[in-house]
Amino acid sequence: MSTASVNDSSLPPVTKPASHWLWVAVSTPAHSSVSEPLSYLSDAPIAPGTLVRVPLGRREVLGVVWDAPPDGAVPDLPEGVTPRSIAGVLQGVAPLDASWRRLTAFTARYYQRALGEVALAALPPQLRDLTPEQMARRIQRKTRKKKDMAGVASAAIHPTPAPVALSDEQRRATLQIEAEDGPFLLFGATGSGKTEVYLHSVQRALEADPRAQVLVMVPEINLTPQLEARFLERFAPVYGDEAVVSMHSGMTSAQRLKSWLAAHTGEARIVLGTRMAVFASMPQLALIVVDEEHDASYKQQEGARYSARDLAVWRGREQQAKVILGSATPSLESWHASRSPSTDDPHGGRYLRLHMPSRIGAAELPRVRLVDMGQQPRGAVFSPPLLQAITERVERGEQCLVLLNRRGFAPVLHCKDCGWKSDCPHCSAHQVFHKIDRTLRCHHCGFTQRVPHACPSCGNVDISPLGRGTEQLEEQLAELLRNVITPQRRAARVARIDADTTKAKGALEEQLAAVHSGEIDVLVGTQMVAKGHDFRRITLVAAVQPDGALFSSDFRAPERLFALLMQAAGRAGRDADYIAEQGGNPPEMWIQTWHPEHSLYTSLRRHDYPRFAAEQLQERADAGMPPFAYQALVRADARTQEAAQAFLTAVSERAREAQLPGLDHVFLFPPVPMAVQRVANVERAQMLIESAHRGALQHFLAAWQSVLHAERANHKAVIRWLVDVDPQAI
Ligand SMILES: Nc1ncnc2c1ncn2[C@@H]1O[C@H](COP(=O)(O)OP(=O)(O)OP(=O)(O)O)[C@@H](O)[C@H]1O
Ligand SMILES: [Zn+2]
Repeated sequence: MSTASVNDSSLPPVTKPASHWLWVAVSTPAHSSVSEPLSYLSDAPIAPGTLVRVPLGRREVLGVVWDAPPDGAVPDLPEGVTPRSIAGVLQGVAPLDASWRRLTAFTARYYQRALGEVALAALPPQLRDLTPEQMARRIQRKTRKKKDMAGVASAAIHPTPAPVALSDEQRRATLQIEAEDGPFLLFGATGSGKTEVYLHSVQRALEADPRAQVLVMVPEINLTPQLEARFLERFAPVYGDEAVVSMHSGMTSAQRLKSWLAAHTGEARIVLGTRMAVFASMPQLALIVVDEEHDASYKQQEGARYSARDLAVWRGREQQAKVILGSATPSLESWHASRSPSTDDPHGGRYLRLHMPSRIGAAELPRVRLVDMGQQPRGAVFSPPLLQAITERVERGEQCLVLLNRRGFAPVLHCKDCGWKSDCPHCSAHQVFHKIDRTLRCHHCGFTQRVPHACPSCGNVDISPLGRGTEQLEEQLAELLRNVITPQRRAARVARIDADTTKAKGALEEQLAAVHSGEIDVLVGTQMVAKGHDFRRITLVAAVQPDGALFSSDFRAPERLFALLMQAAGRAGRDADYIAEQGGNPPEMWIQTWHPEHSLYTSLRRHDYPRFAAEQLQERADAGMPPFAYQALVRADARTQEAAQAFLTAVSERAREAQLPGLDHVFLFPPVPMAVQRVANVERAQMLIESAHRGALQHFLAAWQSVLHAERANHKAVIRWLVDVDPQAI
């Protein structure tokens, strides 16, 4: 029996023949059909959850010892396969507990991925790369530092902040959270002080049990520093700086490992993070908060395509932790799940809805003004009344936010003579014109070229931009406001925040600081600036071209548009005292539209999310769409569209031939090209699978996995396939 090479001299030499079977989750290469833990031998029994190094092919990799299968202790190895021994144990790291193993196992099962892949991806990358000695040194250093710090009372460093007096609505919400089990949907207007409710509930959870841990999730990395500051201010004086850690992909591997270990050992009482944090090992988890729960960023878009929000609810139930989902514009799924009981629906939803309709202080929600673009001068980007309103605000020293969800200067360049357009040679998409460095860039594959001097097709030198993006908007607005003077007797300043201006580390923080300090008068930006930020001096928000999403083929587009506009409106007029100082001009949200009569805008004008949601849910119920049905997508990528579709057709035929379980309750749509059909020279097709029953869909998908793997061998032109359960974009 061969023992794989162990490069850790601190491990005891193997003297007795290894005699205990272990099931170890390891990350097998993508698309191998191995989805269960692999079996290894060990000379001693090892507890499930223990981190081990094991040989895999010619490599040695990290693995997690898994629970033995119920059906016996001796694996059924294929003929000719010699069992191998584990290489070593990662000393000093306590085993991952059963609830963490159940969470990752559920994720793998539900999202149709291999267990090892999910389990290993849920661990900090450094854990995979460090040798056992390096790991031991890390842990030693940490414990030494902790001892040195032991005598220092953190309260001496941080003064205890004065307690905040909760508003009536906040108090009512916090009392209900204490009294009931949840899960809770905290439906609170923008600026209603949801964060304070989270802070209060966190405090209660930590006080109730000296070991309790809480997990707080936000959708975007750029919202974590803000949140971290508030949590540190509140909790560091009581529990010390080390009690609050962050977890997101913007951190270095070393930082991530440090946070992960702190959560795993229980030293961290509060973990703040993005979607990945849902997998943090937190043995004493008592509360999970998901802020802006409607946000699409909670859905992972590669590997296991999990929804961190849905997993948070699952995890909360499993680990008996309370769960608070918070939003001013909940996802329709969560809204529906929190409906109250009625005569034909005596049980109602499984979440408890908590309502906070008022803003903090005397602050009011902005007035929504719809500008009918059909009545405005032709070709105007900014309608005269909007421009006038922005000018007046700036002249009074107030700030404005202009929203356009498209970056670059223009979405496409074109030639009026021959009709040439700046198409990406590798994708079925236009290359976007970026004036700042005179490039054409594909936002799908990244392909970048210099702007041609003349039309590549007919030689005409007069090629021009078509449509507009944030870069052009910023330029035009600066031009339009060039003679506007602020109360500080300086010219108005226009700045832009989008993915292009914030690539450098720290750039976003710097730009936001300039807005907060009042250096910027008008901020042009994408959805990046529309949510979460607590701007104090913005009194006008304008959406200049929001109509596109009204007619999208994606049934979730109106939901996303409504949320985006309502969140953007939520950035205006958050500080009642400031508005009063300025003379009491009410804050405003301007919408330039060609469809002012559209029902979505009617709801928006009334800040009436429930009306909007009721309409959308009625449409979805009539059409049998989520949340009244459950969906999955199978996508195939191939060299040609025919090959991609042929694979999808074949796998649905195989499913029918095999009469797979669940098939009776599942509808398989025919394959279609994806909305952006070709990216980086790869053709993409997808197929929708729908069922009225989540269980039937799950059964079917589980049985289908082996069919997909097997059929793949017959389709050499297929590059990859993947399954997306509960897809967010269709
Ligand atoms: N009870 C309170 N007393 C005084 N100020 C408060 C109170 N609660 C919250 N605030 C302040 O009100 C402002 C808005 O609160 P917060 O940012 O939590 O709103 P929100 O509900 O999260 O809004 P959004 O959904 O727009 O992010 C913040 O500046 C916060 O400090
Ligand atoms: Zn491209």
